Amino acid sequence: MTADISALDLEEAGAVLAAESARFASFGWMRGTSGNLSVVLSRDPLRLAVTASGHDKGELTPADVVLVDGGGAAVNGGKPSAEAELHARVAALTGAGAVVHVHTVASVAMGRREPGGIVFSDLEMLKGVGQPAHGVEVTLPVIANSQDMKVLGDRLEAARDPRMPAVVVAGHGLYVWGADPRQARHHTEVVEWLLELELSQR
Ligand SMILES: CSC[C@@H](O)[C@@H](O)C(=O)COP(=O)(O)O
Ligand SMILES: [Zn+2]
Repeated sequence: MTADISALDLEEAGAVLAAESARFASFGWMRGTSGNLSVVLSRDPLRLAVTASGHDKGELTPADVVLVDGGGAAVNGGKPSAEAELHARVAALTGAGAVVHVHTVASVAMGRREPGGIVFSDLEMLKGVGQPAHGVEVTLPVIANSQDMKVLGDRLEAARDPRMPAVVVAGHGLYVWGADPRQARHHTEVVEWLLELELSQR
């Protein structure tokens, strides 16, 4: 997977997202039918490939993907993730080329314990989200959940910290982004590691 994500067609994007989903599902981060993934296919106009709604994310095929516009609406039919609008919002807001949403226990547990945001410092793993290991405090924002993706997007926009490519949605899960699916995966694994560490210490 290269950073030149715009070179992907929808089926190739579906194959990438199915593989990424299977990996996250194997970690127990997409239980039931939870979670969703996206990759940006074009910027102008904004078009994303988003996982189809309601599927077991550990069993996706390359066809289980839907093309959506900048508002998260299906362009050529299909039922995109219920959270497609938020993926499009994150991509537009941050310039990310891929967005990951997982339902991890650690993100929900830590969101409950630190509703004002989770602060990390003095950890080598911070380098995995582009921050120095020492001398800075990096906050992972926590936003209140909503079933309205416009509301959720507004909260994410207001709370996000450019130094942290992720937010916790309270009582729900974790949103993480990166330049491409591979970087978004690395960011997801790093942020989840940070959350599990904090949880293990409290
Ligand atoms: C247990 S699934 C919960 C859903 O409401 C949602 O939060 C989710 O992550 C999956 O929705 P989906 O529409 O399949 O992408
Ligand atoms: Zn969700």
